[in-house]
Amino acid sequence: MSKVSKFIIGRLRGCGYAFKGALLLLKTEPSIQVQTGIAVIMTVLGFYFDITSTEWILQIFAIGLVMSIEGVNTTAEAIADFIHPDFHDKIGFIKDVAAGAVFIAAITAMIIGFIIYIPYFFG
Ligand SMILES: Nc1ncnc2c1ncn2[C@@H]1O[C@H](COP(=O)(O)OP(=O)(O)OP(=O)(O)O)[C@@H](O)[C@H]1O
Repeated sequence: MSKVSKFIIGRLRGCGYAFKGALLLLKTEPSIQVQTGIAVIMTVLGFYFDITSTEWILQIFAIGLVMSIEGVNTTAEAIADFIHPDFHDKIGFIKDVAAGAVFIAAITAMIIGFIIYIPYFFG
C-alpha cells in the first residue's frame, strides 16, 4: 500500500473513532444530552425568527463551543477518576477547573443568545 493510501486510511479510521466518541458522549453524558436539547430548541428558534447568516454562524459556533468543551471536561473527569479514584484535593482542583471551563463557555453562549434573540423577542 502506498504512503498516501496509508495516510488517507489512517485519517478515515481516526474520523471513525472520533465519531464513535461523539456518539458515546451523547449516549452517556447527561450534561451533553441537556446541551443537545438546548441546541435543538435554539435551532428551532433560529428558523422561527429567520435569523441572519451571521447570527446562525454565531449560534452554531456557541453550541459547538459549549458541547466540545463539555467533552473535554468529561475526559478530564474520566482521567481523574481513573488515575485516582479516591478523594484528593488535586483531583478536586482538576475537576473544578475543567467544570469552570464549561461554565465560561456556557456564559459566553448565553450572552450570544441574548444578543441575537432579545431584538427578535422585544424589538
Ligand atoms: N476524587 C475527588 N477528590 C476531590 N474532590 C472531588 C473528587 N471527585 C469529585 N470531587 C469534587 O466534586 C465535584 C463534582 O465531581 P463529579 O465527579 O461528581 O463531577 P460532576 O461535575 O458532578 O460530574 P458530571 O459532569 O458527570 O455530572 C468536583 O468538581 C470536585 O469539586
